[in-house]
Amino acid sequence: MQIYDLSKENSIVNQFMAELRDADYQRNRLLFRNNIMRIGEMMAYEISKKLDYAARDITTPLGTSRINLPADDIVLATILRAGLPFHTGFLNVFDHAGNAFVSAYREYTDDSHTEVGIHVEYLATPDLGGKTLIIADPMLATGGSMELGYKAFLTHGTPKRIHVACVIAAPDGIEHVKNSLPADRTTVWCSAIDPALNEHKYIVPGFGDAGDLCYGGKM
Ligand SMILES: O=P(O)(O)OC[C@H]1O[C@H](OP(=O)(O)OP(=O)(O)O)[C@H](O)[C@@H]1O
Ligand SMILES: O=c1cc[nH]c(=O)[nH]1
Ligand SMILES: [Mg+2]
Repeated sequence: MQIYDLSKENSIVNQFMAELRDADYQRNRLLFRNNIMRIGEMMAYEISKKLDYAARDITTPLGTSRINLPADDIVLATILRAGLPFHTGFLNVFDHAGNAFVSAYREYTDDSHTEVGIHVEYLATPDLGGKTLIIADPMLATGGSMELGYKAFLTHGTPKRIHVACVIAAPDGIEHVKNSLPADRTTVWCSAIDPALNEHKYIVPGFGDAGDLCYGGKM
């Protein structure tokens, strides 16, 4: 399984990441969502370099121009709720893509808040058979949401390639994806790999709860 970490190379993404992580900046939800969206746009651009291309003749008012255009049939999938602004960033770039949504939320299953269960409830997707599936979710912590989201999408066809796109990944999450998605057809993209999860299964240093930072707390 290939893994691309955008932080390996200096780019403007570093500034978006610094603002996302900064507890003061985080008070501005509009900025938080916007930075997630902008990372989605940058990551989509990087993924676009790995697609298949086919030449097409485009008629201009003055002649013909041959251009290599993406040949992949892309479906942009996301996991509600924190995935929404990230998905928007991808859709700003891959505006011809199909779209798929699944809901998954983590809930503690014990009083000490150290074990999480994941609930999948809503699924809306086009046929995924033979498609290039990009699953955008900002946090890859335990990897449980990604696995269950992927398995829900699989009920609607087997994609040709899978790109797992996240903002921050933890080593546990990457390992989980390696073991639960087809490693020969899956690529993981992230803007940082943070060292660990804390006892509540949050990524450390991470930036906190992505869904709450985008949309506020939930009961
Ligand atoms: O790798 P995991 O351990 O499964 O954690 C990652 C999940 O956590 C967040 O969602 P969350 O469950 O907080 O739901 P939300 O988007 O509604 O906040 C995030 O968007 C991922 O879906
Ligand atoms: O650190 C984490 C882990 C899972 N989900 C989040 O939103 N943040
Ligand atoms: Mg959350």
